[in-house]
Amino acid sequence: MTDPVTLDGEGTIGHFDEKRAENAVRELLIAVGEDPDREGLRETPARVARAYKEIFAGLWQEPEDVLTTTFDLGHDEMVLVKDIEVFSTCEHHLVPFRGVAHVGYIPSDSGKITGLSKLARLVDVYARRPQVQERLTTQIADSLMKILEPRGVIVVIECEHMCMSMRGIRKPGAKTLTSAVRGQLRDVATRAEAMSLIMAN
Ligand SMILES: Nc1nc2c(ncn2[C@@H]2O[C@H](COP(=O)(O)OP(=O)(O)OP(=O)(O)O)[C@@H](O)[C@H]2O)c(=O)[nH]1
Ligand SMILES: [Zn+2]
Repeated sequence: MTDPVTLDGEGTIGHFDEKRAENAVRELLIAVGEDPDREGLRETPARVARAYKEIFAGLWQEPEDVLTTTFDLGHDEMVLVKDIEVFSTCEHHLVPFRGVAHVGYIPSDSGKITGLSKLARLVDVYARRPQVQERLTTQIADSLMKILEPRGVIVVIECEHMCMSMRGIRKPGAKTLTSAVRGQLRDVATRAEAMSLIMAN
């Protein structure tokens, strides 16, 4: 049986098999040589299942669920929200990557814009899925293009990947930067303006 997932009272969406996740975590604990029945671990499979339900909640959301509020303000200059905290999960190792996203767009001729918080919510929709940073970046850009029909979009993401810090190559502090630019933001001057805003303190 699966439970419906409800996210902060904001729409809905889909199913997460908590029991199956719990069983899998129990198996994993046995596989690594632990005793899942010892005192400290007894509640862990259920706890981890609940944590994954939250961490992967974006699998059950679509961008349209969060880009709900749009206004026609007639504002046709660039809007940029920078330093949006990102917590995501690397789909190769299922460990976190974290950092910041900068999301900007130039509204459509009619000036169709969205609430600023909705840009951060959009980042979360895609970050709360098993991800690679490149896909996270392009999904945010493409969904904004589709829904707001802006003249241009820029998304820049800077993250540290725990799979490179705590294991494997073990290079803590290395940052990965990815960008996606669409429409008018591909123009050299416009892109340079956006980048200078992103880089400014
Ligand atoms: N392009 C890209 N690569 C990623 C991302 N997250 C993790 N990786 C890389 O995915 C690759 C997986 O490589 P594999 O050789 O299959 O796995 P591995 O043996 O665990 O690799 P190492 O991490 O080098 O030990 C690694 O090079 C990771 O650094 C991401 O968001 N984007
Ligand atoms: Zn990884």
